[in-house]
Amino acid sequence: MTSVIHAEGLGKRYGRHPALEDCSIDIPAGRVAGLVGPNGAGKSTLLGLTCGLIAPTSGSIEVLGKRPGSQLPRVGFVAQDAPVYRTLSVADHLRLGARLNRSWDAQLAQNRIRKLGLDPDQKAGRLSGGQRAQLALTIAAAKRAELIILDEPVAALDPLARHTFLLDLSELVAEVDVSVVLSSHLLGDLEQVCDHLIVLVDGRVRLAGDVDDLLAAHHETSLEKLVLDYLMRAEVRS
Ligand SMILES: Nc1ncnc2c1ncn2[C@@H]1O[C@H](COP(=O)(O)OP(=O)(O)OP(=O)(O)O)[C@@H](O)[C@H]1O
Repeated sequence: MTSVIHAEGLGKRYGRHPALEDCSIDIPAGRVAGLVGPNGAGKSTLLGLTCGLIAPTSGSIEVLGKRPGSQLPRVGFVAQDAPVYRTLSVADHLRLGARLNRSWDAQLAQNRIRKLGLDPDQKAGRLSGGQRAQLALTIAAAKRAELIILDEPVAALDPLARHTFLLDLSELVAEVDVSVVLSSHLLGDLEQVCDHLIVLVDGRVRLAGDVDDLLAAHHETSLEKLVLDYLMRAEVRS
């Protein structure tokens, strides 16, 4: 089975402060992997290492079998708050995407914009938070990335917009052959879409694996309950 992300003993320190420690994970291709953990757990740090935006201080990480950052055309990254060019229109974003990406799928982009009901002439700065997230996801999808990484894509959205975004993400994954890693501090959100889970607390991986395997191994039916029980037991032991 091929891995989209494989890390061994991965660590990152900012000065003396360890943001990530001894992180070993293996995310198989084809999964929607949820990276969950409280504020400051190290989620953005792990995603930054995955995209090659920052370098590890220990251990190793491979993305799509190669060094992070060497695979940019194959990886779509949507940073926190779904950054877009505020003065450019939705259509401008698609034109820019087409110019910057050799494998750009114009049909996929057009279809998504139509289905989402986005006005191509609308300036991105005037889109709602949910619409901006949808536009950013559309760009990552249309470049036909093999791996899409979303850093807290729904954190700033209201519950309905969160639900709509995650539903759309599920539909996209069913339509296109893509692996996804998304982070959130809300487990309930991830339960809606993820079939693989990584729980980070205080910079360490506490739980990782395919959701069905985790539930079976712990005789649980609810992911949220499994993780909360696990974290509470870990807290008592420490
Ligand atoms: N550039 C930086 N310089 C110094 N410390 C940093 C830097 N970036 C992150 N940290 C620290 O590393 C730890 C992990 O931060 P990180 O942003 O990876 O966590 P997170 O799980 O993404 O948090 P959040 O959910 O709040 O976004 C935190 O203690 C944070 O303060």
